[in-house]
Amino acid sequence: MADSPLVTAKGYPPLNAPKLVILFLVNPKTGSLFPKPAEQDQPANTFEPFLEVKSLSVYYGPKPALKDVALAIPKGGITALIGPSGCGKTSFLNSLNRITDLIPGCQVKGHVRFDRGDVHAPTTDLLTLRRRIGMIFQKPNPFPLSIIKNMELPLKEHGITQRRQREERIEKVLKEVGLWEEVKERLNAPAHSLSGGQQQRLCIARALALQPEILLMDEPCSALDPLASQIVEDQIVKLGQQMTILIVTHNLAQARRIADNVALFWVQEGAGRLIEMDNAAKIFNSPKNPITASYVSGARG
Ligand SMILES: Nc1ncnc2c1ncn2[C@@H]1O[C@H](COP(=O)(O)OP(=O)(O)OP(=O)(O)O)[C@@H](O)[C@H]1O
Repeated sequence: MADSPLVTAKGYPPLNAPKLVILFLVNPKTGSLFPKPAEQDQPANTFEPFLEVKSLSVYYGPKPALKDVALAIPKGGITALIGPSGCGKTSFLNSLNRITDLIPGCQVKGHVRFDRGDVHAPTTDLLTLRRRIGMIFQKPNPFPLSIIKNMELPLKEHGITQRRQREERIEKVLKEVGLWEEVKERLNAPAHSLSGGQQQRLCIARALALQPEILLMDEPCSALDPLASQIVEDQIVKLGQQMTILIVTHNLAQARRIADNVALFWVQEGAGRLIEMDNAAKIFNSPKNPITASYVSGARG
């Protein structure tokens, strides 16, 4: 099943498949897939983009670190950003909710369009933007406060004044990341007393409490041991069924397992560039670009 170009690495039809094709492809009772129809060869990115990037370049000085990126992200599902070290994956991710504003000397040119608004317009409200487009970093970064304060602070900052409403939301998202049973008796303990994997799930819960529409994840499993990494990966897959996730990963096996769509970045002429983006099965089984083919086969990178 996973070899069909109409099926993603997770066995779902790609997000860019037209709705009718999805309806006829999946038998709702068995979940099995019918033989692929002729629409398979339609170009990628024919969907209505949820997030659209045009002519995006990121500079840390006079020379661009990332140059002229154009891509469109569909609503829902997981898009993995892959490529060798230094090709601009993190810079790209950071530009989507303007974390780049916080990096001294960093300059972004081009357009990021989200929900009909221009993310980089001077009038964009950053608090709202970062609530709607949340971020999870490589290293878990809980505040040096209790578990409960980690969860409460952002909610208070975003105007959730009713204690009961906060408590309900906190319990719900801690359950969503599978942490509630592990922490419900010790909510006042320091967040740093949790294991690395638990801290990362706390950070995911903290972001989820603000009900983001997009979650940006920068190698969220790479600082975790294999068991914790597996637990977090399972959470990411579940979340990808409810929301839009962009995840940077160096782990190609992970990208194969979890991604609906994959974008490969590469340094060319001194700057990171987008080489190819498509549904995961196409990137891994029949990529168009020879750089992608050699990277996913392990021959380069
Ligand atoms: N704050 C910064 N100041 C100066 N240069 C930077 C800064 N951050 C990144 N760069 C440079 O920009 C380029 C792209 O870096 P970036 O971290 O975006 O790549 P990456 O693909 O995410 O790398 P990795 O996989 O190693 O995390 C690199 O050459 C890097 O050295």
